[in-house]
Amino acid sequence: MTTHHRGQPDTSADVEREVAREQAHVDRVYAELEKATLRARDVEADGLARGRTDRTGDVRDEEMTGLFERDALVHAAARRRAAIDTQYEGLVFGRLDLGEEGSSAAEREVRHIGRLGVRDDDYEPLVVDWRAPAAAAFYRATPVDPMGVVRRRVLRCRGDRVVGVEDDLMVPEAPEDIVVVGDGALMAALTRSRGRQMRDIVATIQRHQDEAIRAPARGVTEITGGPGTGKTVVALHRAAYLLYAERRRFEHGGILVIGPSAAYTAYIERVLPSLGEESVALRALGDVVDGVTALRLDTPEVAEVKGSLRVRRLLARLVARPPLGAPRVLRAFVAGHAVRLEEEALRRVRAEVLRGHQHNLAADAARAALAEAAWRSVRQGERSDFLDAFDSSRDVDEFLASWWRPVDPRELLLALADTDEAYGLSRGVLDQEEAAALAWSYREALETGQWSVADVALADDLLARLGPVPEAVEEDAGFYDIEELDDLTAYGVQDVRAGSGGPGRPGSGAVVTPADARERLLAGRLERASGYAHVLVDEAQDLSPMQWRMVARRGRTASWTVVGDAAQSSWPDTAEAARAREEAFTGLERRTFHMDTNYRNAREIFDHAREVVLPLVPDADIPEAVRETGVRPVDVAVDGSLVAAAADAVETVLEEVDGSVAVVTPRRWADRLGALDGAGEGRVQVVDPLSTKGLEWDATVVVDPDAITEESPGGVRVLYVVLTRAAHRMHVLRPA
Ligand SMILES: Nc1ncnc2c1ncn2[C@@H]1O[C@H](COP(=O)(O)OP(=O)(O)OP(=O)(O)O)[C@@H](O)[C@H]1O
Repeated sequence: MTTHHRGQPDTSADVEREVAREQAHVDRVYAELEKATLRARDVEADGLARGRTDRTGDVRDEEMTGLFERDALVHAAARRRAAIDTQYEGLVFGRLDLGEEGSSAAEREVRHIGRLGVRDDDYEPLVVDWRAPAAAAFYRATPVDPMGVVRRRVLRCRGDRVVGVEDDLMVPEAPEDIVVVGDGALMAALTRSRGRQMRDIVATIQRHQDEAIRAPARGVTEITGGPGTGKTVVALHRAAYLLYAERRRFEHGGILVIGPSAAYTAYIERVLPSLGEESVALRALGDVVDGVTALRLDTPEVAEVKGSLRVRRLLARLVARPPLGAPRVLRAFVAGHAVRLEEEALRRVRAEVLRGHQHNLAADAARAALAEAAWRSVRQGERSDFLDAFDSSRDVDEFLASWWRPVDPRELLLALADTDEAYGLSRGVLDQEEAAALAWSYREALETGQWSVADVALADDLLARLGPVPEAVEEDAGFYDIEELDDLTAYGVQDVRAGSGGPGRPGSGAVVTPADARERLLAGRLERASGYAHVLVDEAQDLSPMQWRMVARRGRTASWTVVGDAAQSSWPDTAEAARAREEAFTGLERRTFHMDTNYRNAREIFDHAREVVLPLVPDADIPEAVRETGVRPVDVAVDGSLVAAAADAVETVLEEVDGSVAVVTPRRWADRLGALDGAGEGRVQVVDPLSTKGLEWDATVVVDPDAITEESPGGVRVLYVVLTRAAHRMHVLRPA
């Protein structure tokens, strides 16, 4: 929204009068909604009865339809209004004065814009939904192309009270009767302090952002741009827009929003409700598959193995093996014959069945194939007699119950905790060091009872290969009996009981017994992917190839919004990730929107971040920061205690900003800085570098940037993310 003020200079009396005028209109809107809520209740009560009267001719059909439409509209509005908490910036936030240049007040049309549409008794709009075509000029008009707008006004509200107005004039001269007040809504919005959660930007969406928001629903819409350019917030408004434009399709089919971490989903979770939309599923990458929730991060080396497509060969081998504890030989007495199938014969039967079936759906096929193999080994008497007897043999039932028992993907992953097993299965796929690290990571899972984020995509891949896990497995999954314990021990995981650890040992604070841990890892039922009508992927540059495949399973028939910035990548953005991504989008039309204005960081802060990243990532997508504070970030080498210096810096910024503060620290300082978490009456958070993705604070204190680069999978790109999180103040502390 280009600010353009050229009216009479405003006085406080002007402002007061204009605020009072807008208040009068806002009061009318709330009164109408109040009526609407009551009427909606009535409609619900006697809706059915009234539906019948139109058949008896009491009311004309079209009148009736009109009434129903209106009631439905009003009902929806009342419901949505209930969803909009008063802490959001008010239901009505904008106004357009439309008319020809030089038109009189009587000739001009006034149109109010809000979070939802409301009409009065005569069906006249009191507020137009921001997503309706009639509201587009609010976001698109500029002095160069005013689209019939004389003045655009943003109303600042607190609950149902109007507390200020900000105007932009779209014509060179204000007509006599038009007052222009305020300093521009955008700057006001950008300057104020940030809370713990992202806010909607519905009152100040910029023209180029609006174009991305209202882009067609079909195909793939990519939103690219550097840090703080509003990619996330734009994508979320786009989700709300799609629900408005094609509610039936998207509410029914569902919209899935995927972000990098649980911290991210917590950060953005209020944006859509503030726009009256509750029906969107927000998932972190560790939470995409129902039945596994992961917060833990693997070491970069392990994450690389688990994220790359080569791991699929290993998964295929896992699926092809007999389930743990399955008998190696079939011995049965069938129709008077002693049947014996050796390991190799059984292996061939298994391979043959798996060629055409998913394991968990193939119990019958396995029985049939086994019967054939058994018959071939005997070939005496009547074939059909033999097959009948085979089918009702207890020996065979018993054998199959174990040899082809339903398998839970999570069990298969845990089998990799055994180093020899991991070596064997990864031969020709991983080197020994990688296989050992992989095995170690599953011992860590068995120790902590927590999956890693990268495991979720592997479990999903296995689920797609194995087929749905039957209910019975779920019931059993909670138990961990002596036999299984022994089994696990035999698998070389004795050290789990001894509690031996490895590097890092995240989450090692909690003491978890092996039985508890395993129970936790297998709790709940793993659910197969259900498809969505639209999938929105944020921080898309970070998805590994295996994660792309997982996400693609949820978007087979979906349209997509994909948001990202390669320079902020923490996944080595290899050609492989790009290929996996392209596969998800095969055959879909594409459009790209590039965002180049940074709305988050004060220019001084962003300049600092740019100087760090450009020498190392020369092709970084560098936006233009629009706001200046006149205060350069502090970047100092600390001679004494880094911890004391961090505490001082926190104290300073708590004075300087009203809102949120983050202390971003590499692992090596995390324990010592933990005490700062919750300081400033809860305004201060201590966070690790990767968890800052997609988030922002009023001020940040960045501790030991070189260590952040060193420990992060994406190196300096992760530091770049960290250095672009502060809106107003930043301190960078380096050990001397
Ligand atoms: N039109 C706007 N009006 C007001 N605030 C805006 C506008 N556009 C963006 N912002 C604000 O700018 C900040 C950055 O937005 P957002 O987090 O969506 O950026 P991003 O491009 O996703 O950033 P990153 O890639 O660094 O995570 C947010 O506080 C957002 O509310």
